[in-house]
Amino acid sequence: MGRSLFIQQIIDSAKLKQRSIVLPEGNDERVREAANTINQEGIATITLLGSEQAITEAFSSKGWSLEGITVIDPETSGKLQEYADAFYELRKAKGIKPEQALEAVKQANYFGMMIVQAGEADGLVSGAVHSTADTVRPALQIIKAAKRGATVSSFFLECVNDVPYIFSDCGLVEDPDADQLSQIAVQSANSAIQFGIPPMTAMLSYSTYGSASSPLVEKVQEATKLAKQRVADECPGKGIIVDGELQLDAAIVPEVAAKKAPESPLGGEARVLIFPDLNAGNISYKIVERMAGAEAFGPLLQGLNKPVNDLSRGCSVEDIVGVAAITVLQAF
Ligand SMILES: CC(C)(COP(=O)(O)OP(=O)(O)OC[C@H]1O[C@@H](n2cnc3c(N)ncnc32)[C@H](O)[C@@H]1OP(=O)(O)O)[C@@H](O)C(=O)NCCC(=O)NCCS
Ligand SMILES: CC(=O)OP(=O)(O)O
Repeated sequence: MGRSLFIQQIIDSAKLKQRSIVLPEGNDERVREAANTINQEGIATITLLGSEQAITEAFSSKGWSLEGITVIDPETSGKLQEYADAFYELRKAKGIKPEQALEAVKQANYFGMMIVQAGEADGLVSGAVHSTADTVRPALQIIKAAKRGATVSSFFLECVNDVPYIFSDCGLVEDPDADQLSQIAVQSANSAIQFGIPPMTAMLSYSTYGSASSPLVEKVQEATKLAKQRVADECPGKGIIVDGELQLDAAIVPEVAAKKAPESPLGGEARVLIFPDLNAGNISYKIVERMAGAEAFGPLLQGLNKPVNDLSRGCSVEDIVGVAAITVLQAF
């Protein structure tokens, strides 16, 4: 499948921005191929972590050039002790010992986060091999939430027939309460704006405007109220519209919206879809990707100090290239 116009535009913008990205999973074949594509197309400057010998041999066997790519093996890097000391400082209040800090930064994701934290690269993309928890945990510990006490969440950029949507949260916050769900909605609406997607935000449920009632529905109703208040308090004037609770058809099909929710300001044109929990979000993004053939980029983290993004272990080379370009655009 070729690239959609949407992701090609992101890639073209990334090329103009000239940022550096760490790919910690250089021992994976897809990541190496993505690194080569990113390097050859000039999308970002790449630091690839892994065994120098294995990476050099793999590139040479494919006839690819490593010129422009920095390869670092965390285990033998001269930076190891410096990063261990810095990680120890970050986590000592949590009871970590210096020797545990050293063991931690030998792991590719921790080492890569330390590169970004030190300002030696602009962002990081991992998760082709690591689980989401093993990618996100070091990000939370090292890069940290931009606002103390705020919830970091994730979104997917899902491109369906060349129309981009935001799906959230499909990767991180398992069972958000109403307040967390309202934070996810507002973060996602702002992420939509960043990528030129209309911030028409639907708080999804199995109920539309009280057509069903249960604690599950009440949570989404409460989150909708809180999200509207957050928009008014935190980001007025940005054109963010939040509405709910809505079923998916009432959120994205104007004819159904006209029947089920005729007063909805979204009018069936939602482009930011907020799922009530991680079961719903993760299953939905994969259904649209795998059954409708959509491009799905993410999980993209929102609310961190610096851009770190995750991948599905089922990702393709083009998914990694796309997420790297998105990471470049999120960088300062
Ligand atoms: C991301 C995840 C690993 C965090 O789990 P956790 O058990 O809270 O991790 P930790 O306790 O080690 O948290 C690390 C730190 O981040 C903080 N933290 C955890 N989740 C956070 C969030 N959503 N926002 C902000 N901070 C968060 C913790 O409070 C902790 O802070 P501290 O140690 O500095 O006090 C967990 O939410 C998770 O597993 N989510 C589901 C991932 C998944 O399987 N997705 C499906 C496939 S995409
Ligand atoms: C996002 C996601 O579901 O990740 P994975 O497929 O790696 O579990």
